[in-house]
Amino acid sequence: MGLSRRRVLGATGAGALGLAGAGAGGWALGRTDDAPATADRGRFAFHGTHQAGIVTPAQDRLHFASFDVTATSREDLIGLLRTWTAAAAEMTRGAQVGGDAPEPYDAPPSDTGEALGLPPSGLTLTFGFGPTLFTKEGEDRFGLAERQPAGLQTLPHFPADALRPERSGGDLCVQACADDPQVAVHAIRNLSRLAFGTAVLRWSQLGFGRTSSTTRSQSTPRNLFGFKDGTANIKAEDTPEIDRFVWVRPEDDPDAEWLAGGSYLVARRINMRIEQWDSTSLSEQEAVVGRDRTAGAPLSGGTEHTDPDFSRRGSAGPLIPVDAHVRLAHPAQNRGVQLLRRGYNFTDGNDELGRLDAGLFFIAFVRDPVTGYVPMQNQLSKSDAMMEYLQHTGSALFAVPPGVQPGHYLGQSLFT
Ligand SMILES: C=CC1=C(C)c2cc3[nH]c(cc4nc(cc5[nH]c(cc1n2)c(C)c5CCC(=O)O)C(CCC(=O)O)=C4C)c(C)c3C=C
Ligand SMILES: [Fe+2]
Repeated sequence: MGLSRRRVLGATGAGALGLAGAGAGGWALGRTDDAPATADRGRFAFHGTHQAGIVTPAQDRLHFASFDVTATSREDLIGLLRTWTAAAAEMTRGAQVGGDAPEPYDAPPSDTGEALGLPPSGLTLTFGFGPTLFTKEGEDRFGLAERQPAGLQTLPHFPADALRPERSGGDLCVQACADDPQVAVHAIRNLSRLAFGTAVLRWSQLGFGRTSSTTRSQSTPRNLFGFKDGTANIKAEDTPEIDRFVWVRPEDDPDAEWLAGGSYLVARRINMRIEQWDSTSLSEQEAVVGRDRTAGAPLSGGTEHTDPDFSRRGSAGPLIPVDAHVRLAHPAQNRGVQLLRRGYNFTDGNDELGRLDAGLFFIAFVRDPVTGYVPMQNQLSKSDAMMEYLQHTGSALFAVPPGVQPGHYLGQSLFT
């Protein structure tokens, strides 16, 4: 008899339903009936109107993966998406890949096993399609060129970009978030294994601490500069803003109605010059950010959630400097635009001089990257005081299809 992950935990079989089916809005964090009410036993619905991992509460750990499709036929690509759909539904409910049926002893197991005995840990798997899935070097690879969304292009070069091709781009992406790193890594490993012969891992990124809150019930975390990050993020409760700035609408692009209910995922690997930052005075650090380090309050006064007042001046000029990060990223400086940030801290060892290879893996979900991300990034890359301490080393853009309905496969609307 095979062992499901929940059975190993002592589940009561069919009664262990959790809240996986809850929420027409596509998500619910619930405990399984067999598990104590601790956050790490949370479980998110895989099926829904929107994919999980966007407005669901940001988990603590990330394994992000970008894939190149090596297959040349549309059928093989659809086959992979079907296989990934089934595996993702299993893993997000805490089951093994391939289910519980007994397996032959003389063949490799369907599931790699390292998550056996672990709860779902709030795992969400969010899938996206890169521009090169549609056209690559002028070639319509899978008969999808006509349905490529206008906004889905390789992001332009921004001032000071130091992008590494081996950390950029990709045909497909999977954002795996969980409260246990082993669960997130297990998911990417198994999806990668299932893609064997159809798609190959191009690059991947681990993240160890969220740098944003996506619901009001979450506390504001800190980034590696030591500042609260995510204070002014759009939150799941801000339904009008989510509808206006995150979800693609059917009328947005006549060639890409299939993307309605989905979004765009911007990924930027941003190295932070930690040692340089650590030798900078606190007053300079706060001037760069535009907020106070301890409470996260704007330098114009108040508490963390007080709106910044950019017009307030002190004896030396504006209290929030003209080149402060929060001033240049604020909607007031960006034609009212907002984005949903969902990034993670990362550390990938160090260089030969002992400097940390660390930073922030920036992820944002936007309704339209052309108006909702590119102008803001241009402005920050050109004028943000924080740029002295940053280097962008990876970049990618993906169209994130809407949520999957039971019996359907990921991105099905693109192929039908
Ligand atoms: C293009 C968008 C953005 C990039 C890239 C970016 C990188 C980046 N940000 C921080 C630290 C902080 N950012 C904060 C606020 C903030 N940042 C962006 C956008 C980008 N940041 C926005 C839209 C906002 C909100 C602005 C507002 O409406 O007030 C803050 C303040 C706290 C908060 O509101 O989250 C910090 C701190 C780092 C370290 C970084 C790259 C490494
Ligand atoms: Fe920021």
